[in-house]
Amino acid sequence: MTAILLTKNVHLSYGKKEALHGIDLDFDEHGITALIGPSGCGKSTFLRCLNRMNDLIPRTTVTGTFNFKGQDIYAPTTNLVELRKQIGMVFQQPNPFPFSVYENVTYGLRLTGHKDRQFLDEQVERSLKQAAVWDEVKDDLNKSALSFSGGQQQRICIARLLAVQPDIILLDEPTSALDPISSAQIETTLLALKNEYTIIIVTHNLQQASRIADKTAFMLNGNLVEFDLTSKMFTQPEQQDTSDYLNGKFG
Ligand SMILES: Nc1ncnc2c1ncn2[C@@H]1O[C@H](COP(=O)(O)OP(=O)(O)OP(=O)(O)O)[C@@H](O)[C@H]1O
Repeated sequence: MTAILLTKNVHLSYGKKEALHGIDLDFDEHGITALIGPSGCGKSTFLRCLNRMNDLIPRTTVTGTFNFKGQDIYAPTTNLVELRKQIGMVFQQPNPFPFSVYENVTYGLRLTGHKDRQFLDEQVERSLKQAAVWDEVKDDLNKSALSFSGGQQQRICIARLLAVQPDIILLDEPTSALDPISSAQIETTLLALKNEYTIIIVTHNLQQASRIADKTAFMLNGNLVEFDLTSKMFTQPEQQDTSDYLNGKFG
């Protein structure tokens, strides 16, 4: 497997408080990696480092190596709009724009100057199909994205990312606000996408990690404790802390 994203010795501080204490994690191209660990261990903080979303939080300092396809994510010359197209993010609460489904999915393409209606139509269909929500919205593309269910909105948000053909999709607890059926649909969608995209997901749901992730990283108190194939980690963890967490002794 080739790593598409390599991180080394990642430290992050919010003001004077260090939240990440030197994380090394490499992500294989394609496939799903889950980040797990108890509340406050730094999963979301680490995830946000990967497309520089923490830049938006004042007094945040990040150090370490972030190598994405040979490029330094934190180089002063990095174009953040371009970076976040290549490494897109899906949040806990579905956050479609208050526009139609069509306008949501074409947003990024129109921003980069695409106007050809046939091309946009094709991309809308491709993206919504890949996000497994096409059949549910195809007759209502001009309806507000906000008029759909939470699960459908989340898949529309995934389609909005897919329209600009990212390399990596970051997901921060994407199903925690959804009902079990919608969560299962998102999991199925992610499993279908993993052959084409590199997916990194923060989840509190250990069953979810075990169902969908090829690899899992277990974090604790701002440190990476263990990183391995999910099948190995969930059956034969190397570290006592991992075993205790997976067995519900804390969390
Ligand atoms: N914007 C912020 N300003 C200051 N401290 C923050 C900020 N965001 C997170 N923290 C702190 O950084 C640490 C890591 O938080 P983070 O949200 O990354 O953990 P997490 O593992 O994702 O938690 P959860 O599972 O509850 O979302 C925590 O101590 C948290 O209080």
